[in-house]
Amino acid sequence: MSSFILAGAYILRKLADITANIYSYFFDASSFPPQVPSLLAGYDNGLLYALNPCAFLSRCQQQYGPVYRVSLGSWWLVIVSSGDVISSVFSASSQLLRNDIMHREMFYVVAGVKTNYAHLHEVMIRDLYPLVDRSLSPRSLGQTTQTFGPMLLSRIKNLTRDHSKPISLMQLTNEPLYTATNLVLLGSAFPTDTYKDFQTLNKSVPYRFGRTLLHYWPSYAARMRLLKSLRNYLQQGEVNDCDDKFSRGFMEAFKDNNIQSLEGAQLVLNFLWGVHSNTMSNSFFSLSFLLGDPNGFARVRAEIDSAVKKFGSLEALLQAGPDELDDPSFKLLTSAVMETMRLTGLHAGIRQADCDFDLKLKDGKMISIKKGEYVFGDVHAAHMDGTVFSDPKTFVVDRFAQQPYRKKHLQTDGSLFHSLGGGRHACKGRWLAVYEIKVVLIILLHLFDFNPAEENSAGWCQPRVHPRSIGVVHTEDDIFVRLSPRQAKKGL
Ligand code: HEM
Repeated sequence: MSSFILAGAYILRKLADITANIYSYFFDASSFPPQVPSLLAGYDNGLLYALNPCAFLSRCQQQYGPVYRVSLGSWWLVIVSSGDVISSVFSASSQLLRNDIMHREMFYVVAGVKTNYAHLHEVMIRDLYPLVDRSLSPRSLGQTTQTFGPMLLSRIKNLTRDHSKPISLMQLTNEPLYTATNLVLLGSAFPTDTYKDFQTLNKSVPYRFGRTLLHYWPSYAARMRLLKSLRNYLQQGEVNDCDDKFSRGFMEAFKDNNIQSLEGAQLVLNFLWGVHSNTMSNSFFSLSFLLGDPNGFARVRAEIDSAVKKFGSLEALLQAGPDELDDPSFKLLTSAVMETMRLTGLHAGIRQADCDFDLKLKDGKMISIKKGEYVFGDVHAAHMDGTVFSDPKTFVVDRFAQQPYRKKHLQTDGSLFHSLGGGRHACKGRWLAVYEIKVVLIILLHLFDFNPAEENSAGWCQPRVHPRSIGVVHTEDDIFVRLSPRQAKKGL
């Protein structure tokens, strides 16, 4: 069966290459941006894109350069894949380029919203975004995440009690993170038994976006169970009983806007996906990349061990908030997290033009965008530009550790790094995401040695990238590891 699939994939890839070669004869190199040729009114390109978006974009970028126009059936897209142009898209006014097209798609694909979208969207932008912005800003993040570190430690300890069996790296880097984050953001009434359903739904999202889901039922059933748990959670959590500031804000927004329980659950599910999907993927890849780079792993661990020593114990370090972790003594660890984000960032800046206009670029060139066209930032291609990032395909643990450390600034500031968006719509959860992944790595690297689960394995294989990944790279494979506690006295 698997050889049949592999042969099928090989034939499709070859067909795509042949098609691309034929099309290059029809290519008009004089227009700017150049247009990807099509023989079937864009539906041929649409099919190739649907089969493997990452490969399609990468082939087009190699053939047509950093900015090109492509029709995917009835959709016209301007794809931008140079760092400068992506920055121009991020800073374009929302009167010219609307950023809500992805919101509608996410409401539908993730939470199954089919009616009343406009009202839910308005509540999300008007009431929930400012709350997220306020609570997760560098200034108040410490308040919001006060118990996160100890809670994460306790969840990791629960999961790793039995060292005789191999453990999934995905589960190890994701489940405790999912649970601890939900408890700190949404309070102790949050249903903690929802991880498996969340992952089932999360894995189906790329297929749902492409409307090519073969195994529809498991993720549909997982979504229904999630919505049921979230409805119960919302019904229990009366506004006045809720002592947690962040979840109280949610409850109040729902009450003020007369949001009924199913719609409230859909809003929370949509929010959970925004919080977890990219963060969990980056948490998994951060550790995978480190395991594949023994020297980088040893250097990051040495940095963590020396910080633990400085704080007196791991527990004391975990009591410290994001502000204390935003410190030069975690320079290498932070760089490892940002480098993972550089390598896993795929797309951002997906917008739709509300009118005809010229997008001004830094070099004085203009891209004329027509009303209704989509603009699409190919962040991956920009991050693979060897003139900006040397040896761009390699995980370089200290790539971002070289520049002078500035508190309350991302270590990537000043470089053409786009994984967390930019301009007026920069990621509102970026400080939380960076802090959380750092804490996951602090705990795991300080407590455990990692060995491949396969007895005779020569080393660590990097997980394959899922070809339909969207937003950030998703993995096609899990990695299984055997953990051994570094010191028995750490109580594991
Ligand atoms: C590694 C983890 C994360 C990555 C890579 C990531 C990436 C991004 C990117 C690229 C954007 C900009 C999209 C665009 O302009 O097209 C964005 C926006 C956003 N992110 Fe994140 N994100 C992460 C974690 C989080 C978390 C933990 C939250 C928590 C609530 C969050 C909330 C948001 C929100 C609300 C926006 C929309 C901002 C706006 O439109 O004004 N993100 N994120």
